[in-house]
Parts: sequence; C-alpha cells; structure tokens
Amino acid sequence: MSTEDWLNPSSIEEWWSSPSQQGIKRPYSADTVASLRDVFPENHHSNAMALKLRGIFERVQKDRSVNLTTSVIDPVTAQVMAEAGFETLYVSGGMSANTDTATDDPGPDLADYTYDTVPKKVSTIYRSQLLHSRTARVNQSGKEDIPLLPIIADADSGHGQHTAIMKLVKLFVQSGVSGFHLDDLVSGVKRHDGKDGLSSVLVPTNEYLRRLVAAKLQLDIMGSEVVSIARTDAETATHITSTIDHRDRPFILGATVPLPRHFIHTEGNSAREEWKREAKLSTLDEAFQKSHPDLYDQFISQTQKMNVAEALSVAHRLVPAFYWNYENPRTSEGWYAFKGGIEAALSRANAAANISDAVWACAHKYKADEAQRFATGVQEVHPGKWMAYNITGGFPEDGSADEEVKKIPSYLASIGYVWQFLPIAGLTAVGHGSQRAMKAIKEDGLYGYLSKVSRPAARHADGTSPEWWWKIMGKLADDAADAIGEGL
Ligand SMILES: C[C@](O)(C(=O)O)[C@H](CC(=O)O)C(=O)O
Ligand SMILES: [Mg+2]
Repeated sequence: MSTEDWLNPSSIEEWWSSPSQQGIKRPYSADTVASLRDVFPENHHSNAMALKLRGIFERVQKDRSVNLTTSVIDPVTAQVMAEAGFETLYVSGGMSANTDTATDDPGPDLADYTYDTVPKKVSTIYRSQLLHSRTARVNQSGKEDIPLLPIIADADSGHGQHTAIMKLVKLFVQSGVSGFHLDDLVSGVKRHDGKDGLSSVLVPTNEYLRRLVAAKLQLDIMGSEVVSIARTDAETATHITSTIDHRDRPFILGATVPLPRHFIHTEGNSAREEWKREAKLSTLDEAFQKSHPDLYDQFISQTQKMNVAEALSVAHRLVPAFYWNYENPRTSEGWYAFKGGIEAALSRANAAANISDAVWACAHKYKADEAQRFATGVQEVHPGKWMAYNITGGFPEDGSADEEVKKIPSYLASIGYVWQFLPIAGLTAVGHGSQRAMKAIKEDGLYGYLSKVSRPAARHADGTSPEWWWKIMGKLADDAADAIGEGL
C-alpha cells in the first residue's frame, strides 16, 4: 500500500466496509484515524494470523463444530498442540502471572504485572511457531504445513486508562497475536475467595465501552485485523465504581430498610453479611415495584434512560416517603453494591457488541442454562455475533459428572459459541507431563529418562526431543552458516 492510500480516509472507509470490518460501528471518523497514523503503511504478521482466526470462527459458526483450546505457557507445548490438531492457542494473564512476568515476579492472577507481560509471552510463542514452521519446511520432512496457530491473548482491564490500553494493543499487534480480550473489571482488586462478599468490581458500562473503543481505535490506526473480544465479568460482580450510567441501573443495589449505620462502619465478614440481610438490598426498580405496584408503569415510563440518581428523584416526586438508598451500602473504597448475574452480563455484552468482534461473559463455573440464556440474548440483538466461552472447572473430582462433561463442548458449539477455552489447563498439563517425567527419572535415573522420557518424545518428534532439535533446527543454522561462508 502506498503512503498516499494509507493516509487517505476514503481507503480507510473502504477497508471498514470489507467483510471482516463491516460489523463494527465506530464512534470516530476515518479522518481521525488517518490523522493518528504514522506516515509509513503498517502490515504486521498479526494481520494474516487474525484473518486466519476470523476464517476459523466463520467456519466453526457455520458448521457448529467444536473449537476448543487451552492456555499455553511455553513454546514446546504450543508445538505439541499444533501437532495434536488444535486450531488456536490461548495466552492467559493468570497463567503468565503464575509462572513468569515481564518483571520476573510471579504471583496470583491480579493483573498487577506490567503490561508488556502477556504481549511478550505471545511474541515468544508466536516466533517459536514461525521457527518450527520454517525448520519443517527447510527440512522437507513432509510436515511443511505445520500450522501456525492463531493466538488469543488476555488484555485484562487494559492495564491503565485509554492511552495505556492503546499502547498495550500496539504491543499485541506487533507480537503476532490474532485476538485479545479486554474486560470491565477494576484492575487488581478481584478476590478469588469472595471474602467480605467481594468477588469482582466493575467499571460503569460507559467506561467499559471507552476501553473497547480505545482498543479498536488503536487497531484501526495500525490497519489491524486483530480480533477484539469484549469480556464482561458482570456475572460474578458484586460491586461497581460508579452509578453514572443508566444502563447499569437495573443492577445497582440499595437498602430498602433504613439502618442507623452505613455499611462502612461494619467490621468483619459476619457483621457485613448481617448488615446486608437487614438492609434488604434490592434494585431501585424492584423496590419501587414492590412498594408501589400501582405507580410502577408510570415510574418506568418517566425514567427511561435515567440513571439511579435521576430515577430516584422521579420516585420521590411520585411518592415522597419512598425509601431506597444506594449510598448506605457503599464500601470504604466508595464502590456501590451490584447485582451480578447473567442478565447484567448480557446487558454489557449487547452494549459492547457493536464495537467488538466477539463477546464473552466470563463464567467461573459452568452453568448450561446461563450459557444458553447468554447465547440467545446476544443472538436476538446481534444475530451472528461471535461468542466465546471459558470453562474453568468446578466439576466434581469423583467423576460423577463425567458423562455430562463429555457433552459440554458440543452443546456449547450447538448454541453458537465459536471459541471455547480452558484457561488454566496449560499449566495443569505442563505440571502433569513434568510430574510423570520427573518421577521416572527420579526412580530409574538415566534409564528412566531414556525409556520413559526421551524415546517416547523422539517418536513423536514434537520438539521435546533432543534429536529433533539437532537434526532439524540445527540444519537451519548450518544452512545460514554455509550461505555466510560462500564466495568470500
Ligand atoms: C481467563 C483468565 O482471565 C486468565 O487469566 O486465564 C482468568 C482465569 C482464572 O482466574 O481462572 C479469569 O477467569 O479471570
Ligand atoms: Mg486473566
């Protein structure tokens, strides 16, 4: 592409009307994008890889076939997965946090690692895939078409405000990624144990959309086909930072019983639970409907597109003595109580669908009915929208649900999920493989290594075998050395 075309808003508009881009409604103009572009046309590997991913999603959507993958934490596993026939790879923030971060400081999944952590991991894995495919081609081993698997990566909450999100997306595009997911969480505050009733804290819908727009704008600036996945954590959310957005009103909880002390004056888990019980938390609309069913229709028609503060004034005009208080339950951080659930997730996904290529309601436990409700609710409003699903365990260890578990992927595919992934399986699989290998070496020494590790690995020629490394990868270095030494 010429510089002239690259900087021409009409060519950008033409690209936006192409099949991969036409589903997106940008709130900014092609002129803005052109003005933000660097002078030289960009074309990153991630473009080709993202188009490949788009092709996979389209095919899977049409066939309703299963597209399931796991997280990958190292290049060797990526290669094993390619040979096993997986079609995509997932680079998880959580698994990166647990193993190695860009600051060499592993820890829990709090997205508190520096923002280059996941792009660097993607880059390592993507380049290792390039190396494998190149060596296979050079070696002419009959495996020339070792596939490069599109990588989808974890962008967490964007690691900062909008300029940080744009920089993160830039790194992703340069890393060879094919897609990423960006969420609506407040970074770094999620509690896995749900202590003090806190599971995850959301930003308002408007802020979520701004994050997604920032990401899409950066993709547009780079002329990138990379797939953006809007993840929402509203299903498990317990709090929200602000009540400003009217779209969040149906999920903001207030006290329906006046209590002498605000929530912030309670201490300890049991006192907090007791406070919430006594306050009889409810949403504004539910509280009004329950106390004044006769005026409810009037209240609803007068409060369209109003946030809780505005709608509460209307409620007070209609019934001066009406009590509903969303300030009392605020936490000491200032967060408001939120009614998480699949309806909240759906509301956010439908708001995000116009500016993202795919939507995903993060579920920490598999629930068939919620998966179905989400799929139906999205497809009704945005027919054909790509949807993702994460499967994070929660299944009984005793095997009692095995028959159901076997059917889950095909069920999810049948209701339209085009990408299913096991976020933590990459770590578990590496742990399990190493466990077996190290046990054999510890028990039988050199013989254990030969018989139970190196021979089986060599048979699979999967990159875990030293023989494979020297014979195939070594040839590449030798070819380069020969070329350098010629004709001097
Ligand atoms: C998918 C996820 O974002 C990840 O980093 O892998 C995590 C996984 C987990 O904590 O189980 C998440 O769901 O937040
Ligand atoms: Mg994560």
